[in-house]
Amino acid sequence: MQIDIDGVILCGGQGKRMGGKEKGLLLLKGKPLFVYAAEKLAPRVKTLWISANRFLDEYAKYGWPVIKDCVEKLGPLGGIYSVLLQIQSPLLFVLPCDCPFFEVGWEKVILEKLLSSSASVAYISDGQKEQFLFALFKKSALSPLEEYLLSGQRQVEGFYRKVAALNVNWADASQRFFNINTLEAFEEANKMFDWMDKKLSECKNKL
Ligand SMILES: Nc1nc2c(ncn2[C@@H]2O[C@H](COP(=O)(O)OP(=O)(O)OP(=O)(O)O)[C@@H](O)[C@H]2O)c(=O)[nH]1
Repeated sequence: MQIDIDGVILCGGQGKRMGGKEKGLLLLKGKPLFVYAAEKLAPRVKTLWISANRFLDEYAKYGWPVIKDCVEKLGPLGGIYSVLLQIQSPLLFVLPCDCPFFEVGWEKVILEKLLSSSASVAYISDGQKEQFLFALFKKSALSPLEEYLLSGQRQVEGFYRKVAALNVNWADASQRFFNINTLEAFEEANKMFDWMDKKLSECKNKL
C-alpha cells in the first residue's frame, strides 16, 4: 500500500543566535542553507513545503510552495501546525532548515516505526542527543497540537511528552544532524565544505 507523505523544511524563527539573520537564506558555498535539506527531502515526499515567515518571495523562487505560519511567534510547532492544517497527506516529515549535512536513511526507519505504533509523532535520537525537529507527524497530531498551542504552550519537548511521541534511536549518525545555530557554526560548516571539496579534487587528480 502506497501512503502519501509530505515534507516541510522549517525556515521561520528569529535567528537570534545568528544575529537576526534569515538563517534559511544564508549562502553556504553559494547555496541557501535551506536548499540543502530541501533537495534531499523533496524526492522522498509527495509535496515539499517551505514554512517561513519572512522573505516569502525569496523562498518561493526555489520552486517549492511556501506556507506562512497562521499565527506567528509560536516557534517550530506553529510552523508544523500551519502545514498540517493545509495538507491532504496523512503524514508529514519535518526537518529544520539548518542541517546541510543530514543524510537520508533515518526517514525510512522512523516511518516504519511510526506506522507500526499508535503514536502520532516520532522523532530521532542520534545516540547522543534527541533531535526533536527530525520528526514525522501523523495528521492525527493536529488536534492535540492545536489544544497545546491554544493553552499557551510552545515547547516542542513538552508537546512530545503530552502525546507520548515515539523516540526512534538512530545511532552513529550525530554528524548528519549537525545544526547551524550560530555564526561560528556557520563558519565551521563553510570550512567543512572547503575540506570536502579539497578531498574530492585530490581523489579526482589521482584518477
Ligand atoms: N515556521 C516556523 N519555523 C520556526 C519558528 N521558530 C523556529 N523555526 C525553525 O525551527 C528550527 C529550529 O529553530 P531554532 O534554531 O531553535 O530557532 P530560531 O528562532 O531559528 O533561532 P534562535 O532565535 O537563535 O533561537 C529552524 O529551522 C527554524 O527556522 C517559527 O516560529 N515558525
